[in-house]
Amino acid sequence: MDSKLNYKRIVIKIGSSSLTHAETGRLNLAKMEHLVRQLSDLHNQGMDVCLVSSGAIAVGRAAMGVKERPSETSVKQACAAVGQAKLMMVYQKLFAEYSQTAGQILLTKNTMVNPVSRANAKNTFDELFHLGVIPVVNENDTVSTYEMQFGDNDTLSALVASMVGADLLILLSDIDGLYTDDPHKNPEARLLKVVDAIDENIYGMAKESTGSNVGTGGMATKLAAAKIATLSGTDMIIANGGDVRILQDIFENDYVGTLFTANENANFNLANYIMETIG
Ligand SMILES: Nc1ncnc2c1ncn2[C@@H]1O[C@H](COP(=O)(O)OP(=O)(O)O)[C@@H](O)[C@H]1O
Ligand SMILES: N[C@@H](CCC(=O)OP(=O)(O)O)C(=O)O
Repeated sequence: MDSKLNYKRIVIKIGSSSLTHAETGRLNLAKMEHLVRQLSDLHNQGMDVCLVSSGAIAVGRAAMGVKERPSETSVKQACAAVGQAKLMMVYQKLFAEYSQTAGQILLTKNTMVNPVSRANAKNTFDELFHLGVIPVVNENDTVSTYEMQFGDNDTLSALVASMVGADLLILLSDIDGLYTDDPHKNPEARLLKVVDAIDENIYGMAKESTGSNVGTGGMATKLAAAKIATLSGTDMIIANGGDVRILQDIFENDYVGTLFTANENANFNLANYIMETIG
């Protein structure tokens, strides 16, 4: 691999808007096929690969003809129950085509908050990596109630990256990276290529607005993720998942996106963070 980057364990998060067709909300199978191929190739290069995939609610909505974005928890949960199974069915099929084994891990806030559950989840990840399996992670939306919900997979993917000691977290989004302002609202907004410190100025750039009918959190949750990742010693990149071949470009260090550099000196304690912020 002709790369300046030397990552051994990576977590990649893909959002609902990148996995589904905007017009119908149904799965973009060609995109998933490309994604799985890229991940399989990274795995074949010797990296531990973990995918955090959103899309359960969006795919369930499309399958059941729920046109409006649901606000009621029970409707979201029902959509997720249908959509998650469909998502995994497609992932299993595609990974099998590339001779890879995928496993499903569904996490809740409770899993992260409870030290015993968290240790169990970590052991499962470690064992899956050891066995050469690619974990496919999502929030367990069908049982996460409003009060105990991450709600966005950006934060979840950063907590997973921290828990498994990943060197790199990649958030594939519907946008190239962090701009100085929401580019859908401000045409003057500029893309930032590298962020070494996530300060008030940076937080002020990220708006919660999302660019799609299926995304959650906008840029604000991506910055929350960047904070967790970088304090955990994990680099984080936001890149556009419009063409997932960008993953290859990232490892060849030739991509457009925003890199948040790991803070190697930080003494981040995942357990404390969880108790203070989400517990
Ligand atoms: N400063 C910013 N830079 C880039 N995007 C921003 C910013 N502030 C808000 N956004 C919005 O965040 C959206 C990406 O978040 P989201 O819709 O949750 O995507 P995803 O489903 O890919 O996770 C962008 O489409 C954009 O409209
Ligand atoms: N867990 C939810 C996704 C939540 C979420 O973060 O969505 P997104 O903003 O599309 O990454 C689902 O699978 O539908």
